Amino acid sequence: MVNVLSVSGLKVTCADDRTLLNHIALDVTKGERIGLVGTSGSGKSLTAAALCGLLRPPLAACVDHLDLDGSEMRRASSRDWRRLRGKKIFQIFQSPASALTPGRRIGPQLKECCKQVGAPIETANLALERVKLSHDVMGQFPYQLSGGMKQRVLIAMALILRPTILIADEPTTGLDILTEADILAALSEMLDETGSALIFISHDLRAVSQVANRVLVMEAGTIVEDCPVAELNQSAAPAARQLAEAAKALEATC
Ligand SMILES: Nc1ncnc2c1ncn2[C@@H]1O[C@H](COP(=O)(O)OP(=O)(O)OP(=O)(O)O)[C@@H](O)[C@H]1O
Repeated sequence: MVNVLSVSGLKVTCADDRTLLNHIALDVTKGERIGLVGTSGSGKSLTAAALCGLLRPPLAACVDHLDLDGSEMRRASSRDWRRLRGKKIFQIFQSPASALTPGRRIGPQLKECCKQVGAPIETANLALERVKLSHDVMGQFPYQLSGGMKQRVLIAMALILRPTILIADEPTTGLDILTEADILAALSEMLDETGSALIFISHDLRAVSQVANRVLVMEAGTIVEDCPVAELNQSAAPAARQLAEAAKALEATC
């Protein structure tokens, strides 16, 4: 199996020398779908930001090895990262508003993605159709769209960019259960079409098991478990078992 992401010895520190992430090691194979779970503050979003080269001072990252689809990124500059972001690694954020430029209509933002990967401009319309959005959305500003619609626009961007790895950081948080199901279905279809690997960050094990078969559990800035979703309840790591038990208890009350 070809690794599209291989990272070891990732450490993130803060200006006051606090270690926020430590000993992060992770391999992702082509097209693999992984869930990244853990309690609030365990380091999921920081891990995602580090893997996308998006950490900014006062945070600093160092890493023993970071290979992104054949590019060694250990000493990569911001420029190197800008060149690869979108094409090789693309992130869908919890708050889609922060990923879209507020003062720019959706059309130009989608067309920019087309330009970035040399795709014909019509690809933007096709991508909108694939995520069940009308072409009218092209003329609208992000503030005119609902949260679910903005997430669909980001999935449309991923359809255009066809990244090697997609990181989805709690993409359904704050959405109602029907919209959540729609977004997860659109995400799965996008992955089927593009063959992108997925790192899906969520608190919701039910959603994780819908889109991923392998799960990583984080606790206090490190990965404490890496196993198939179905085996989480037998984990030697208490944090992993607690998550599985909490999810089961929640299911029983529904
Ligand atoms: N810019 C920052 N400066 C200092 N500390 C930070 C910064 N960003 C995050 N942290 C700290 O790093 C730790 C991990 O944060 P992170 O956002 O990765 O958690 P998370 O697991 O994604 O949480 P949640 O599930 O609530 O989104 C937390 O203790 C957080 O306070």
